[in-house]
Amino acid sequence: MDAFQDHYPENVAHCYGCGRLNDHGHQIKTVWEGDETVTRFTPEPYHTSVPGFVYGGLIASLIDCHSTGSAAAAMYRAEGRDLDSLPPFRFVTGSLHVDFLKPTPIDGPIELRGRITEVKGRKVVVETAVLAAGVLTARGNVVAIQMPEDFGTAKPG
Ligand SMILES: CCCCCCCCCCCC(=O)SCCNC(=O)CCNC(=O)[C@H](O)C(C)(C)COP(=O)(O)OP(=O)(O)OC[C@H]1O[C@@H](n2cnc3c(N)ncnc32)[C@H](O)[C@@H]1OP(=O)(O)O
Repeated sequence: MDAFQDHYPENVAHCYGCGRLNDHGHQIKTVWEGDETVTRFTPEPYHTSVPGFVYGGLIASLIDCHSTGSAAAAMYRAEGRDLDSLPPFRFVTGSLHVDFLKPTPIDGPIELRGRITEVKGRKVVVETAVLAAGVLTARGNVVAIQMPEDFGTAKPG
C-alpha cells in the first residue's frame, strides 16, 4: 500500500525524517489502519543511546514526521480528497511533546500509532503511541499547522 509520504510533492519530499528524496534521512512511511495512522521503523545500531536502547532524539524525530504526515492525511480524509489531489496539504510542526515512559529496545522494529484528536482551521493535533514488541515506551503530542504560503521566506531575527 502506498504511504502518505509517497504522495508528497517533490518540493516537500526532502525532509530528513520523511522525505523520500533524502538519501540520508529516515524516509518513514505512514499508512491508515482504520482510524489510526501507523509507521513502522527499524532502528540501526548507530541509533543507540545507552547500549541496547534507542536514542530519544530518534524517537522524537519519528513522532514529528509521523504526525505531520498524519495531519495531512487527516485533512485529505476530512475533505474526502485523494492524496494526490491539488492543492496539496502541507503541514509543519508547531509543537512537539514527548513523554519517554520506558527505555525503547533497539533490537527490533518500532511501531508508531497515531490518533487525530483535533482538526480546527489550519491546526491538527496528533497523539501517538510508540511501541516496541507491543510495549508502550513513549507517547507524543504534536500540534501540526498547515504551512503558510510564505513559509521560510521571512528573514531570521
Ligand atoms: C502533502 C504533504 C506535505 C508534507 C510536507 C512535509 C514537511 C515535513 C515536515 C516535517 C516536520 C518538521 O520538522 S517541520 C520543521 C519544524 N517546524 C518549523 O520550522 C515551523 C516553524 N514555525 C512556523 O513557521 C510558524 O510558527 C507556524 C507555521 C508553525 C505557525 O505560524 P502561523 O501560521 O502564523 O500560525 P498562526 O496563524 O499564528 O496559528 C494557527 C493556529 O496554530 C496554533 N499554533 C501556532 N503555533 C503553535 C505552537 N507552536 N504550538 C501550538 N499551537 C500553535 C495557533 O494557536 C492557531 O490555532 P487556533 O487559534 O486556530 O486554534
